[in-house]
Amino acid sequence: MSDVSGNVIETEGLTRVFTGRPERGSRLRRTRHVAVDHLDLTVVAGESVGYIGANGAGKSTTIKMLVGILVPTSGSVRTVGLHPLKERRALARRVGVVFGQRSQLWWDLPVRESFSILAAIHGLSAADERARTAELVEMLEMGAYLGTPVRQLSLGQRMRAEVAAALLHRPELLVLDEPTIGLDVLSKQRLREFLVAQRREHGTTLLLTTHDMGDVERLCERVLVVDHGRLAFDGMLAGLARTVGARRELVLDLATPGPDLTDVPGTEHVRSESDGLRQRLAFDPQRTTAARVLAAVAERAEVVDLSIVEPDIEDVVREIYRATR
Ligand SMILES: Nc1ncnc2c1ncn2[C@@H]1O[C@H](COP(=O)(O)OP(=O)(O)OP(=O)(O)O)[C@@H](O)[C@H]1O
Repeated sequence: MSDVSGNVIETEGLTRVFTGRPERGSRLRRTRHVAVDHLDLTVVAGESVGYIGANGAGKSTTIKMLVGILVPTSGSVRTVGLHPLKERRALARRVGVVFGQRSQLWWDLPVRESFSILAAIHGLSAADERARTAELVEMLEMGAYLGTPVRQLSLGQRMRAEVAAALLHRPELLVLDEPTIGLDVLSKQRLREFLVAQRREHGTTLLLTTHDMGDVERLCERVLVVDHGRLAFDGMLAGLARTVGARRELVLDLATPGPDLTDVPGTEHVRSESDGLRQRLAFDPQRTTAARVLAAVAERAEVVDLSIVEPDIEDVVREIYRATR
């Protein structure tokens, strides 16, 4: 398990500065960029934490320091009670990492063989490897492409294989950097459901960076918002929604053009298109539900189609920045 304090992640004053060399012969000084700035962070066992922020806010840099890929400039970091750089091998046995943009699989080998190599690296017994692989293959529905070389997989298939590879050795902490980037709606949903089940069944601690509010809402109980390398918000998901009023939009296609639906309880009419044939109503999921809104709309007009638009994570982050700067 984690260290004696029960903390899976613990950082104090964690800082990373990038310095750039000026061009040869240039009279410019070295550039200096503080990517992570005195970050104090604690994550306890079993938590699921979303780490969000604008592009360049310092998310990946933090993650890389947590898993020993990048050396901090100053401050301290302990991951599952270990020093990520000095105890990198021990860390690898207890932590799983998925970088959405990078692969830990062997491109020319079938998925099955990548799993076997990783199982050998982690020292799994043959029986354990079989059992664990079978469990992950079933849960992630990978049976149809276990014999396919990784390079031939679709992005959604590959991401499932990446997550399975990271979980083969039953790590207590799973770190995911943009796990659903580029995935279609169904693949995202499958992956999220799997991660929720993984947590429920194995108590795995999750830390993930994402630009997708759906990931945060479905996977994370706690949210950290980082701004220029500093924490701008640390609280529960519900608190985040309260702080920024994360609203959802119900997009309704009506059977006939009609007046703006401005009197539906618990909603605000955002706008109408095509003479009222399509109408957008915003609602606060903490106060009402899409089903209730739909029922109220059905008393006023005939609905032929609908969709729900999630709040945009960039808006949420902007609101947090505005509130805290
Ligand atoms: N190797 C590097 N050398 C120089 N600067 C870097 C390096 N890696 C990151 N940076 C800079 O540090 C800052 C933080 O980058 P980081 O990748 O951690 O951001 P991020 O929050 O993960 O962003 P994104 O959402 O775009 O992935 C950025 O300004 C980036 O340009």
